Amino acid sequence: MKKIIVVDDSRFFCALIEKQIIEQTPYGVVTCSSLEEAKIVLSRLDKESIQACLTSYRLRDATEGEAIELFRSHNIPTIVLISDVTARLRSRFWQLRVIDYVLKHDKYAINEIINTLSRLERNPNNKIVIVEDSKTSAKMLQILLEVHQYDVMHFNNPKQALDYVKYHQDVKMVITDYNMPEMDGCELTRRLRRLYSKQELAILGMSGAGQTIMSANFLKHGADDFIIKQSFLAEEFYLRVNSYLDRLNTYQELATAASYDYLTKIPNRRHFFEVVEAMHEAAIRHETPVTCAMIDIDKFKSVNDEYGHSVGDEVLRKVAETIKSSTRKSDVVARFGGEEFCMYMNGMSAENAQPYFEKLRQKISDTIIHVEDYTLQVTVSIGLNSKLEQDLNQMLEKADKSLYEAKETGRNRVILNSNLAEVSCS
Ligand SMILES: Nc1nc2c(ncn2[C@@H]2O[C@H](COP(=O)(O)OP(=O)(O)OP(=O)(O)O)[C@@H](O)[C@H]2O)c(=O)[nH]1
Repeated sequence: MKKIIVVDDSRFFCALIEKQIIEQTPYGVVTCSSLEEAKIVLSRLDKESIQACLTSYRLRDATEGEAIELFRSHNIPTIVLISDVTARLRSRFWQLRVIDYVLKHDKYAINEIINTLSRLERNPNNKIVIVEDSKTSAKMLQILLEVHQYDVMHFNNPKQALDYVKYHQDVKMVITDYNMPEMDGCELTRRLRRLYSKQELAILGMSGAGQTIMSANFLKHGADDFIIKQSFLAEEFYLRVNSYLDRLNTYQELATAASYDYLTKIPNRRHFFEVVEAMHEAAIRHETPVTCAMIDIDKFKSVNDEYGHSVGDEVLRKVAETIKSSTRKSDVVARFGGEEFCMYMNGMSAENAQPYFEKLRQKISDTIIHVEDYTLQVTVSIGLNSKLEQDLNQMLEKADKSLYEAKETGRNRVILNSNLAEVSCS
């Protein structure tokens, strides 16, 4: 587990922040009350295991921010705690390339610290592309962004940048200069906006001082914001970049919540239809074999009644995991509600469906589920339809009828409706 080092001479503050970090982040905490103690801790810890450091500017044995210098000299991401900040201190912090400073007595200080630590955890997955033909300016931006652990790519050619963004879904932001060879920054912005909405990609335009019209030009072409190269403050830059990426992450979390089942983390019914309708149309056009499957856990009510709802939830997660682990990328699996799952198997014929689902049924019934102090096993009934039909809903309804038959004829079995033949009995 990665650690956060907290350095403050108030034991009370250290205990308070340690509790919050442990409760709200995946990190462990090491606390120190002085610079001397911090030096000892640093000499003992593997540097790779340190995620970040949170240090007071003033400590009993280090009144001029020496602890910040110590951590930065080891290249450890550092957040500074301070009672009051002056312009001189601000500029020193950014020269030392700290992540941020937090006003200690602000009532939102702890929230701010937790948000900054969460961002640090997320930022390596947030790729930022810099498009800039000046090496010095690109290098400066890259250093600023890498302090916050962003994954940064630099291009001096806008066409190459455009191609890169097209094929890398993890790019969350493009920061582009205006004057560049082959294509200017506004044109690049326009082309990117044709491909990605503001919920998918943030774009910051950039140009030299004295080009007052440029800000409006970039915004008009679809940029979210604009910065003047030589004169922006590091603090302002971070606030802008972080706020756009926070917004993007929130959109993405909402989109995931709307499409995925919160309990099992597999797609929900709505997402199933969004994806499968287009697949089904293509299957009809090309006469590709398709199998639809409805899977239902047997006597699941008795699991809840006997062991409790939280055990029932764990059983649902485990069954979903087993189903998911047996699928290919081209298969779609979803939780249809309650203890029922649905699968759309593109390219699977009736002959292949029978052994595949028989194996899955067996795998689920063989899985031993350990939850709380219990050990239990469940079985599933599976209804299949492999007759390609124009109407997707009709295909699913027939699979549901097969499921009904599987339940009626004893459960823990697979029924294929094309010939209503039972292929497996427990
Ligand atoms: N723990 C838990 N239970 C759920 C969830 N959704 C639905 N259930 C329960 O699933 C049970 C389904 O019960 P029934 O429809 O009677 O079916 P069954 O007991 O599985 O019996 P058969 O399907 O006939 O084999 C109900 O008790 C629901 O409360 C959930 O998200 N978590």
